[in-house]
Amino acid sequence: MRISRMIQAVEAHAEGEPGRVITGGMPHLRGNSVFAKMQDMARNHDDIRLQMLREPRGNPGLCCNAIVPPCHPEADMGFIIFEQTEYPPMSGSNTICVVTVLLETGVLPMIEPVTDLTLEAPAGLIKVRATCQDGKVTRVEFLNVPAFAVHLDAVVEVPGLGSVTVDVAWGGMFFVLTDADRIGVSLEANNGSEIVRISEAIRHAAAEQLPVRHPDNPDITGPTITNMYGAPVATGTHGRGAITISTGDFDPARPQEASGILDRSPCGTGTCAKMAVLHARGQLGVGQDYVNAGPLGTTFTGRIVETTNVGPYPAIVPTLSGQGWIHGTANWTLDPTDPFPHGYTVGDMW
Ligand SMILES: O=C(O)[C@H]1NCC[C@@H]1O
Repeated sequence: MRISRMIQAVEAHAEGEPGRVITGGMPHLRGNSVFAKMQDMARNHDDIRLQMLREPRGNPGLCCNAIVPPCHPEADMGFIIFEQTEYPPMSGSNTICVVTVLLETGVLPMIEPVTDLTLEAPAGLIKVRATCQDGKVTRVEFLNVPAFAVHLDAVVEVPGLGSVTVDVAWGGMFFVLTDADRIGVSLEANNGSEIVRISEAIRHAAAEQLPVRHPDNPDITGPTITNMYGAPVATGTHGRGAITISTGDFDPARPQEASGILDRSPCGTGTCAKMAVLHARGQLGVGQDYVNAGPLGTTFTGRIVETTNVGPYPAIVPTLSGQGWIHGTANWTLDPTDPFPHGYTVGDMW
């Protein structure tokens, strides 16, 4: 065996959404914030993201995280999130996977029954409270970055669909939100390929017609991801959503070939974006729980802790909670003669 790179990873999922966590083998990243380190990664080490997420080491449904030294003096650890087409500034399922791995593998000390820690995500500091029992993290609750709506009931023209009413909101990523009932799409998991195809067409139209930029960080633009939501179906839940994560470029000439995949979890940042929209419409108040279900029927619970402002936008400060589970460990290697150092994608599943 010949090895030109070896990466140690712990495989985990949060309420069904896989989030590989790299615990060793990363190069030194330059920058005086985790956001700057993420930019260094994107510019100079993107081959690692591609190796981890594409075949033969990855698959379209996979997210990945790299544990990195934090820069902020209050942070216990930093992490960079990799997804198939972007480096999200923040992610709920990935935060839960990272916390579960850090505490259950002893990278950071676990204190039972409650461990408090602070992570530095690219989007900023994230305060975390993990409930722990018998060496297991049984719940991760974190205080997300402020979430806000940028557009409410905006209309975009989508080829093949016509005029579609959408909201655009930030919950740690910039989402386009659409009401599934309003456009006649079933949110059942077995309708995933239709949800993905329509969501990608809407995302592409919104990115062109409603481009957005974060007021505090002009390098964060969007929208990059979609949240098709619907009325709750399970007792004890307040809503459900199907989040489509892009897995490739969208070609408007071939919308039927749109490639994306449903978030297997209810999506933490998507839940927070939805809560910001509900709050902006006067439909969700401070202190109220919002239990959101995903395609597997698993849930994340959000709650608005307080309100604030981000640039010109009224915003909410939400908490989000859910659980993660470790399901493997791996040493991923690269042979110097491997013809696919960036992995590969094939159109049958990408
Ligand atoms: O929970 C979340 O926020 C996310 N899950 C995968 C896509 C998003 O980053």
